[in-house]
Amino acid sequence: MGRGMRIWVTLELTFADYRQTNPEVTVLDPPDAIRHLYNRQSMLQDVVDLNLSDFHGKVGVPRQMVITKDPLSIPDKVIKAGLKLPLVAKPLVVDGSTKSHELFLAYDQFSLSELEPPLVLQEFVNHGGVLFKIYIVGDAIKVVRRFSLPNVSKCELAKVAGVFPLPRVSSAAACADDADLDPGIAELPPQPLLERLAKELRHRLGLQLFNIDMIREHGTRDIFYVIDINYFPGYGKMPDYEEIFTDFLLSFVQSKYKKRPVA
Ligand SMILES: Nc1ncnc2c1ncn2[C@@H]1O[C@H](COP(=O)(O)OP(=O)(O)OP(=O)(O)O)[C@@H](O)[C@H]1O
Ligand SMILES: [Mg+2]
Repeated sequence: MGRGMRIWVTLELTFADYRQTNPEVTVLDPPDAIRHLYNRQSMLQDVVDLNLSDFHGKVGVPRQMVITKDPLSIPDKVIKAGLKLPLVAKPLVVDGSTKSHELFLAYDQFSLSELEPPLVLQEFVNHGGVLFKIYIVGDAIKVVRRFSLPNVSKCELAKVAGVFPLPRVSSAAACADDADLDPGIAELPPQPLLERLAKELRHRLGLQLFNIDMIREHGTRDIFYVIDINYFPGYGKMPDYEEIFTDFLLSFVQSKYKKRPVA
């Protein structure tokens, strides 16, 4: 057993012990469910399984493949899988390190051999440079617009070759809510679709506190892609978070109190 594994087991036991000795403590989100989001393939699988294709729009995930080893084999694998360029290369595991957020945009499949697996290769979806961050806190949903990456034109794709590091747009980008944007790009996703997506994902992921990064395919009104799901994101950027969080915690206390047997 490796060192990392030993530490993990110790933490798990400590957590299990803690739960046993402190049954009165409420666990909002279990560690196993949180861990499911640390892998960029498993994090999006629930969106695929959900198959939300005709409910005030369509929600999917960009076509992607996982490369676990052998960088020299990437060009061949990409061609065989029929993935369309450009591709975003993302480290498979998101562990909070800076490296796990170092993304690359590849304009041709051959240059991908320069990258280090394990990776997810995901089709880049043009979305007009705006991303929707959907914050979920139990039943509550808040969506905000953020600036994202600009479209890649066919002409640019034909002219450029190579892999280029992506800037960390989401942490740097300002909120795009007040910007003078094309209404077709800026229009928020329909509320019923967001509610359905949030409810289903809460249920399937077994989590209450997370956010979903979603983009609208450029030139469409209702084709959306989930590109990222983060556990316990920076809620400071969510409007009205103080009230929403207080209500969420209070509702927990109340439901616990109601469930308590009468002495
Ligand atoms: N498939 C895609 N098509 C278009 N743009 C994408 C795609 N995947 C990622 N992006 C862009 O790259 C950014 C970062 O991607 P992602 O959220 O998956 O990685 P991350 O490591 O979680 O980065 P961050 O922590 O900055 O959110 C997105 O906010 C979006 O602007
Ligand atoms: Mg992200």
